[in-house]
Amino acid sequence: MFNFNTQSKKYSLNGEITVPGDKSIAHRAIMFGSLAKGVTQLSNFSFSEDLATTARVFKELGAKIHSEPSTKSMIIKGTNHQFKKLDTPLEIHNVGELESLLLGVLASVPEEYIIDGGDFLKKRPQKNTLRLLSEMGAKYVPVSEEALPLKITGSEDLNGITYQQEISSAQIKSSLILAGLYAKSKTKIIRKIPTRNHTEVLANYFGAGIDMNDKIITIDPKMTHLKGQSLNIPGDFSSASFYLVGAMLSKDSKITLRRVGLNPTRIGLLDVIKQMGGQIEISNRVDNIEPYGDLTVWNQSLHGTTITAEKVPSIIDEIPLIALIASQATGKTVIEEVQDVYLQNSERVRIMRTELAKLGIVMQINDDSIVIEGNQQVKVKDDVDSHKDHRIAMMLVIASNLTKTPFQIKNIEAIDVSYPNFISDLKKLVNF
Ligand SMILES: O=C(O)C1=C[C@@H](OP(=O)(O)O)[C@@H](O)[C@H](O)C1
Ligand SMILES: C=C(OP(=O)(O)O)C(=O)O
Repeated sequence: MFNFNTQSKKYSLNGEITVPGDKSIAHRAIMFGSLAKGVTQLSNFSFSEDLATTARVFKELGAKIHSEPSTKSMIIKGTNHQFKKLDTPLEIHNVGELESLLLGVLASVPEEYIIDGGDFLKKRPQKNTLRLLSEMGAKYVPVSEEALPLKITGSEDLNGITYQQEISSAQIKSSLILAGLYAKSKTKIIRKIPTRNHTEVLANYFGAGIDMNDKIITIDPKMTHLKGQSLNIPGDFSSASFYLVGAMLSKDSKITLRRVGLNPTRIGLLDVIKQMGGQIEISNRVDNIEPYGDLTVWNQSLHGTTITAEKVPSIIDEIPLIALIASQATGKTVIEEVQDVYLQNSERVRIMRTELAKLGIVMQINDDSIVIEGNQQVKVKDDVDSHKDHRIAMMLVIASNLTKTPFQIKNIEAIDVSYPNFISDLKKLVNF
């Protein structure tokens, strides 16, 4: 049980902060570093639970990984795509990103691996990813309904395939790319709506040949020559978003978030805030392999908006925060065509609705949209629960400043999954 605001007073957020390195980029950097030949050096690496799991899994597979949490760095000696045979299952806990991407990596390794994980993943079927990887030539045995635990046997003879995206999911796309890097022929992915492109960008940085034109991603395995690289990981936009929304909603606030990743496929929340009538200043922009810059944000009144399907993948992890901010704006906000979100993140959407309702905030889930009315008064009816979802836990901490009535948050430790220092960083900005 946790109560961030024990003072029964509202606070403002002021000052500046540097958020931890991006989780999504770091997962991929570990994987490419492990697949590559030679040494990879990662800096601004954030040591969260999810990333510790990915690092351990790739160590078990044979990469030599040395972590230095005090300097936020990691050194990886790659395997040159020669992974170890294992007698024990790879335990991936509830790391969804790891599951999909690991399946893609193992699809080209001609050994049998068992992957096991936690309760969330045991309930999240991977049928789309597994169907596509089987089409390429990998074999898998689902123990129950294509969810974990799974047995996968890869092949050195994978066929490239053409996949017309049915679901706008970065995880499914990334899994195919990782398998496609080591297939016999080209793999083509015909896009639906663009999703985060960290896999493509990093693959090419490490020495792959992925062509990304407007509509088609083409992976040419003949061009795959992955070599160790140095990478400074930009700040995690999704982690920064909690402070960004906190400052928007809290009177007399003004904060600057330094070195935040600004990959256009990730920052849909900035467009949503603009659509809602808000402003955010971007300064010190650096257009690196992955762009980054500083964000300055202050308390502003916003109005409701309609978020169309093309925007949804770029706000995927910020939907809990968008629900919160929309409930405090004037007028209605609609997030349209969210079927893909329901498919990949159904549990999270349901938990959001249940927990926000305990604070008196109504969120409507329809067949193909999420609707949040504005001007909702926060009235605490009960203590809330993150249900072990890190993004819900942090959203609920931000929500606690919308009321003077203290409430407890159960399962707050879920924040360790992505951002173990979230509370101590937030305290640096808080002014009572
Ligand atoms: O590829 C990734 O790293 C991720 C993709 C997203 O899921 P989708 O597969 O729904 O795009 C997102 O929700 C998740 O946090 C991380
Ligand atoms: C959904 C997320 O990740 P995963 O898919 O790894 O659970 C997330 O980080 O918000």
